[in-house]
Amino acid sequence: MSDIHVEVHPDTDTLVTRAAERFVATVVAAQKDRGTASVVLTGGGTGIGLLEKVRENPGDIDWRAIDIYWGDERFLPAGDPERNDVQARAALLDHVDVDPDRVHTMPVADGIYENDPEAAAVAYAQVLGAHADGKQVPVFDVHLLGMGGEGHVNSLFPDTDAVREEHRFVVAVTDSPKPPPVRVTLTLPAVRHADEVWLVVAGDAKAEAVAAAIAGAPPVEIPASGARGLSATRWLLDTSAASRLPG
Ligand SMILES: O=C1O[C@H](COP(=O)(O)O)[C@@H](O)[C@H](O)[C@H]1O
Repeated sequence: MSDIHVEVHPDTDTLVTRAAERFVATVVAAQKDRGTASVVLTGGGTGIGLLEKVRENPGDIDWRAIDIYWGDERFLPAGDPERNDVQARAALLDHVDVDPDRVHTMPVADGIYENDPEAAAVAYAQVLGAHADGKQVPVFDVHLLGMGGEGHVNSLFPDTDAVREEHRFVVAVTDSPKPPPVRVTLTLPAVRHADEVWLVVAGDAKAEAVAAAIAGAPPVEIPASGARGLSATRWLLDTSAASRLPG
């Protein structure tokens, strides 16, 4: 399994600024090497904050040469302000020249999968497979993750079927403890297809789960613990989120 790297920043603004700089550098390097990049976005405070910082300083990213996926989505109607894709568009994607065919949003609740999150999850798994060079999931350059205070990542909450999933790459969640209850999420096996996984986490409320995850808690108890990249797993923290780490 890849090494775990921990980076601690003095405050949340510095954290998302540095994470955004790393994101830009990683995407640019992938585009230089292979002519293309592939990233998975996340919702939540730090996930969207990072995108706002990328908008301010996009560096040399070629926006026409990047595939954009989501790690999870709140299964709500198109345009709902609580959807992660709506927030990502407002923060960044509406302001840069992305190729719309390469922005792979998760299905909406008022479209062809109306009231059927399971079918939506199957459809998104097919989207992943269609861009995976004969495999089932692309090798993402970076999978961004936020983390909830109880250790959830994407919509993988502790002690749920979704976090226990070992075979499927995308599943529906119909009883999320954090509203809204119905969601679609990449599973831990899908997250582990990323070259690098970054957990961008801020605040005291997350400190205990950060320490438990880095110490190797069982993923069923602390889902973040199971989020590992192929080459690297990076915990990008502010001092509050890092406050329970030993030493
Ligand atoms: O519900 C969600 O929560 C997590 C963490 O959000 P945060 O605001 O506590 O950082 C987020 O990463 C996930 O995408 C989202 O759907």
